[in-house]
Amino acid sequence: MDEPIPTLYEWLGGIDALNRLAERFYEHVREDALLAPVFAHMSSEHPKHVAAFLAEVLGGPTAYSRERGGHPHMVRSHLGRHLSQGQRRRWVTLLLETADELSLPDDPEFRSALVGYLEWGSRLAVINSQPGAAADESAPMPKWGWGEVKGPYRP
Ligand code: HEM
Repeated sequence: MDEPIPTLYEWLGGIDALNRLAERFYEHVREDALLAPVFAHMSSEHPKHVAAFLAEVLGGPTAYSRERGGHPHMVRSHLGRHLSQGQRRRWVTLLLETADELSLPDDPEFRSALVGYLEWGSRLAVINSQPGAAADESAPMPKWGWGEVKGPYRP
Protein backbone atom coordinates (compact mmCIF):
# COMPACT_ATOMS: atom_id res chain seq x y z
CA MET A 1 0.00 0.00 0.00
CA ASP A 2 1.20 3.54 -0.75
CA GLU A 3 2.51 5.43 2.28
CA PRO A 4 0.62 8.66 3.07
CA ILE A 5 2.53 11.82 2.11
CA PRO A 6 3.70 13.67 5.26
CA THR A 7 3.13 17.38 5.59
CA LEU A 8 6.21 19.60 5.33
CA TYR A 9 5.67 20.26 9.04
CA GLU A 10 5.86 16.55 9.90
CA TRP A 11 8.82 16.04 7.57
CA LEU A 12 10.96 18.73 9.20
CA GLY A 13 10.32 17.42 12.72
CA GLY A 14 7.31 19.36 14.03
CA ILE A 15 7.11 22.25 16.47
CA ASP A 16 10.23 21.32 18.47
CA ALA A 17 12.38 21.51 15.33
CA LEU A 18 10.77 24.81 14.32
CA ASN A 19 11.30 26.32 17.77
CA ARG A 20 14.97 25.28 17.69
CA LEU A 21 15.32 26.72 14.19
CA ALA A 22 13.71 30.04 15.12
CA GLU A 23 15.65 30.43 18.39
CA ARG A 24 18.99 29.84 16.70
CA PHE A 25 18.06 31.93 13.65
CA TYR A 26 17.24 35.01 15.74
CA GLU A 27 20.49 34.55 17.69
CA HIS A 28 22.27 34.91 14.34
CA VAL A 29 20.01 37.84 13.39
CA ARG A 30 21.05 39.71 16.56
CA GLU A 31 24.70 39.36 15.45
CA ASP A 32 24.12 40.35 11.83
CA ALA A 33 25.03 43.95 10.97
CA LEU A 34 22.33 44.25 8.29
CA LEU A 35 19.49 42.65 10.24
CA ALA A 36 20.20 43.48 13.89
CA PRO A 37 18.85 47.07 13.62
CA VAL A 38 15.63 45.80 11.97
CA PHE A 39 14.97 43.50 14.93
CA ALA A 40 16.30 45.80 17.64
CA HIS A 41 12.92 45.89 19.42
CA MET A 42 11.77 42.32 18.96
CA SER A 43 10.40 40.60 22.05
CA SER A 44 11.89 37.43 23.49
CA GLU A 45 8.67 35.71 22.34
CA HIS A 46 9.27 36.60 18.69
CA PRO A 47 11.05 33.33 17.72
CA LYS A 48 8.21 31.28 19.25
CA HIS A 49 5.58 33.26 17.32
CA VAL A 50 7.42 32.91 14.02
CA ALA A 51 7.84 29.16 14.67
CA ALA A 52 4.07 28.86 15.29
CA PHE A 53 3.38 30.83 12.12
CA LEU A 54 5.68 28.64 10.02
CA ALA A 55 4.15 25.51 11.59
CA GLU A 56 0.71 26.54 10.38
CA VAL A 57 1.86 27.46 6.86
CA LEU A 58 3.69 24.15 6.50
CA GLY A 59 0.67 22.02 7.41
CA GLY A 60 0.93 21.84 11.21
CA PRO A 61 -1.35 23.04 14.04
CA THR A 62 -3.37 26.22 13.58
CA ALA A 63 -2.35 27.86 16.88
CA TYR A 64 -1.13 31.08 15.23
CA SER A 65 -4.54 31.72 13.65
CA ARG A 66 -6.41 30.87 16.85
CA GLU A 67 -4.18 32.72 19.30
CA ARG A 68 -2.28 35.41 17.42
CA GLY A 69 -4.40 36.83 14.61
CA GLY A 70 -3.41 34.71 11.61
CA HIS A 71 -1.96 36.04 8.39
CA PRO A 72 -3.34 39.59 8.82
CA HIS A 73 -1.35 39.93 12.06
CA MET A 74 1.83 38.78 10.31
CA VAL A 75 1.19 41.31 7.52
CA ARG A 76 0.50 44.10 10.05
CA SER A 77 3.82 43.30 11.77
CA HIS A 78 5.70 44.27 8.59
CA LEU A 79 3.78 47.48 7.79
CA GLY A 80 5.86 50.65 7.69
CA ARG A 81 9.21 48.86 8.15
CA HIS A 82 10.68 49.85 4.75
CA LEU A 83 12.45 46.51 4.35
CA SER A 84 14.98 46.33 1.51
CA GLN A 85 15.69 43.49 -0.90
CA GLY A 86 19.15 43.24 0.65
CA GLN A 87 17.67 42.70 4.11
CA ARG A 88 15.20 40.19 2.71
CA ARG A 89 17.93 38.20 0.96
CA ARG A 90 20.04 38.13 4.14
CA TRP A 91 17.00 37.00 6.18
CA VAL A 92 16.32 34.07 3.83
CA THR A 93 20.00 33.10 3.52
CA LEU A 94 20.50 33.15 7.28
CA LEU A 95 17.41 31.03 7.86
CA LEU A 96 18.56 28.43 5.33
CA GLU A 97 22.08 28.41 6.80
CA THR A 98 20.55 27.84 10.23
CA ALA A 99 18.50 24.94 8.82
CA ASP A 100 21.79 23.40 7.65
CA GLU A 101 23.48 24.10 10.98
CA LEU A 102 20.69 22.28 12.83
CA SER A 103 20.59 19.43 10.30
CA LEU A 104 17.00 19.92 9.21
CA PRO A 105 16.11 17.61 6.32
CA ASP A 106 18.08 18.63 3.26
CA ASP A 107 16.52 16.49 0.57
CA PRO A 108 15.88 18.38 -2.68
CA GLU A 109 12.09 17.98 -2.42
CA PHE A 110 11.81 19.44 1.09
CA ARG A 111 14.36 22.20 0.54
CA SER A 112 12.83 23.34 -2.75
CA ALA A 113 9.41 23.54 -1.08
CA LEU A 114 10.88 25.44 1.89
CA VAL A 115 12.76 27.87 -0.34
CA GLY A 116 9.58 28.37 -2.38
CA TYR A 117 7.65 29.47 0.68
CA LEU A 118 10.49 31.62 2.08
CA GLU A 119 10.87 33.43 -1.24
CA TRP A 120 7.13 34.06 -1.46
CA GLY A 121 6.68 35.03 2.20
CA SER A 122 9.75 37.24 2.40
CA ARG A 123 8.86 39.10 -0.81
CA LEU A 124 5.38 39.70 0.58
CA ALA A 125 6.99 41.03 3.76
CA VAL A 126 9.00 43.53 1.70
CA ILE A 127 5.94 44.57 -0.35
CA ASN A 128 3.86 44.99 2.82
CA SER A 129 6.59 47.07 4.45
CA GLN A 130 6.53 49.80 1.76
CA PRO A 131 4.72 53.13 2.15
CA GLY A 132 0.99 52.86 1.45
CA ALA A 133 0.71 49.10 2.03
CA ALA A 134 -2.24 47.92 4.14
CA ALA A 135 -3.23 44.60 5.69
CA ASP A 136 -6.12 42.71 4.09
CA GLU A 137 -8.01 41.62 7.19
CA SER A 138 -9.60 38.70 5.36
CA ALA A 139 -6.33 37.32 3.95
CA PRO A 140 -6.26 33.54 4.49
CA MET A 141 -3.29 31.77 6.02
CA PRO A 142 -1.13 30.46 3.17
CA LYS A 143 -0.81 26.67 3.09
CA TRP A 144 2.39 25.34 1.61
CA GLY A 145 2.84 21.79 0.32
CA TRP A 146 5.28 19.81 -1.74
CA GLY A 147 4.05 20.89 -5.18
CA GLU A 148 4.87 23.81 -7.41
CA VAL A 149 2.91 27.06 -7.18
CA LYS A 150 0.84 26.36 -10.34
CA GLY A 151 1.27 29.81 -11.89
CA PRO A 152 1.88 33.48 -11.21
CA TYR A 153 -0.22 35.51 -8.82
CA ARG A 154 -3.07 37.28 -10.60
CA PRO A 155 -5.10 39.71 -8.53
C1 HEM B 1 8.68 34.05 4.95
C2 HEM B 1 9.14 35.18 5.48
C3 HEM B 1 8.65 35.76 6.78
C4 HEM B 1 7.80 35.25 7.72
C5 HEM B 1 7.07 33.93 7.72
C6 HEM B 1 7.70 36.24 8.77
C7 HEM B 1 6.90 36.08 9.89
C8 HEM B 1 6.68 37.06 10.81
C9 HEM B 1 5.69 37.00 11.85
C10 HEM B 1 4.74 35.82 12.07
C11 HEM B 1 5.76 38.14 12.56
C12 HEM B 1 4.89 38.54 13.75
C13 HEM B 1 5.22 37.73 14.97
C14 HEM B 1 4.19 37.95 16.07
O1 HEM B 1 3.13 37.31 16.05
O2 HEM B 1 4.47 38.77 16.94
C15 HEM B 1 6.84 38.94 11.99
C16 HEM B 1 7.28 40.16 12.48
C17 HEM B 1 8.37 40.80 12.00
N1 HEM B 1 9.09 40.50 10.87
FE1 HEM B 1 8.77 38.96 9.65
N2 HEM B 1 8.50 37.31 8.48
C18 HEM B 1 9.10 37.06 7.28
C19 HEM B 1 10.01 37.87 6.64
C20 HEM B 1 10.61 38.96 7.21
C21 HEM B 1 11.75 39.65 6.67
C22 HEM B 1 12.43 39.29 5.34
C23 HEM B 1 12.06 40.65 7.55
C24 HEM B 1 13.17 41.65 7.52
C25 HEM B 1 14.27 41.52 6.82
C26 HEM B 1 11.09 40.58 8.63
C27 HEM B 1 11.04 41.44 9.72
C28 HEM B 1 10.11 41.39 10.73
C29 HEM B 1 10.08 42.32 11.84
C30 HEM B 1 11.05 43.46 12.08
C31 HEM B 1 8.99 41.96 12.64
C32 HEM B 1 8.54 42.60 13.93
C33 HEM B 1 9.42 42.06 15.06
C34 HEM B 1 9.13 42.74 16.39
O3 HEM B 1 8.23 42.26 17.10
O4 HEM B 1 9.79 43.74 16.69
N3 HEM B 1 10.25 39.55 8.40
N4 HEM B 1 7.37 38.25 10.93
